[in-house]
Amino acid sequence: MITLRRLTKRYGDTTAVRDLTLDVAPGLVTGFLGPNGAGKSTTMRMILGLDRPTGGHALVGGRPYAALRHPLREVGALLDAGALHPGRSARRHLLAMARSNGIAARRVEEVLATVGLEGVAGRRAGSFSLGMGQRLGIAGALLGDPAVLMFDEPVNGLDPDGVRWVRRLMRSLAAEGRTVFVSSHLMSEMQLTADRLVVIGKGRLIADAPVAEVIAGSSRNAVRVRSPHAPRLAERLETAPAPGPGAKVEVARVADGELLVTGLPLEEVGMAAHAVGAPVLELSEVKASLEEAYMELTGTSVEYGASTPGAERHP
Ligand SMILES: Nc1ncnc2c1ncn2[C@@H]1O[C@H](COP(=O)(O)OP(=O)(O)OP(=O)(O)O)[C@@H](O)[C@H]1O
Repeated sequence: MITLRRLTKRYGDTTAVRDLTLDVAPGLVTGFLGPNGAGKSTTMRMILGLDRPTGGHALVGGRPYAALRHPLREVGALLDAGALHPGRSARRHLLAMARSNGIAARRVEEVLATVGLEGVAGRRAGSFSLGMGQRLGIAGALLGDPAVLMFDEPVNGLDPDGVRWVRRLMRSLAAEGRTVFVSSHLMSEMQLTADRLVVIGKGRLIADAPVAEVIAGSSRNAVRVRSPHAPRLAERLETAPAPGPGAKVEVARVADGELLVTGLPLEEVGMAAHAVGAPVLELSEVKASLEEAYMELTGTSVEYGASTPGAERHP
């Protein structure tokens, strides 16, 4: 379990993390999302005791990182895969980490095998490709067999096979009951890997919910209906009572005979078609992607946004 309470970090005038309160639970993969500069790395660094909070606190298994006797046995992390001695072999790098944390040397061979680096363990880490460096970083995180794991952009630089491997590894670590907290900018990957999401923007908490709930909150969820009597059906739907307070029914005529309805469940669209005697040729749900839901959530929190060329001409 990772516990954050009113966690805050200021660098001069910049508030990198602001009043963050949340729990990252065991047995789940929790994705940590947010635009560039949102404060993800700063949060992870504070959890690991690498940055001192300006306010609030971060606990791992109920204790601050500094109070952990054998930190690597309680929390493993991949923050910056490039942060290792380039002249050392992968094996010697891991052996040095093991020795300083009271971890048996045979564990090094186990994690080398887990990440698929046994064959190159004697090579200088400095000669590793980006993907091999990521695997070595992950091996270091797993070394102490910790209950809590944190990965900052673990699939960065990995080929599709490597990305799948990381996804399966995260899932299996969570299935073993560990706490897995992973940051990423790859929404499609997070949709496949994570159970829950924590989304921050400009240092503030924007969402802390199961992936399905985050996606369900998107206005891009809709019902597609095709009917030769689409105009009649559209009229009926537009005058339908909204399903709840604050909800709004919107009907878009996307093609001849095809409507996209937001704000009403599929069953009610079907019943409306029946009520006006409109034959239904298609009735289906259009699900938002996590990327769409994420873009809506973080739209106003993007710190380093670029304008889209031609956006004014083609709104
Ligand atoms: N050591 C530092 N000194 C001053 N400002 C810092 C420092 N570290 C981070 N910041 C600032 O804090 C904010 C949050 O940065 P952080 O690296 O935590 O964001 P992030 O969400 O990890 O971004 P990215 O997705 O780009 O990695 C940014 O505005 C950044 O410029």
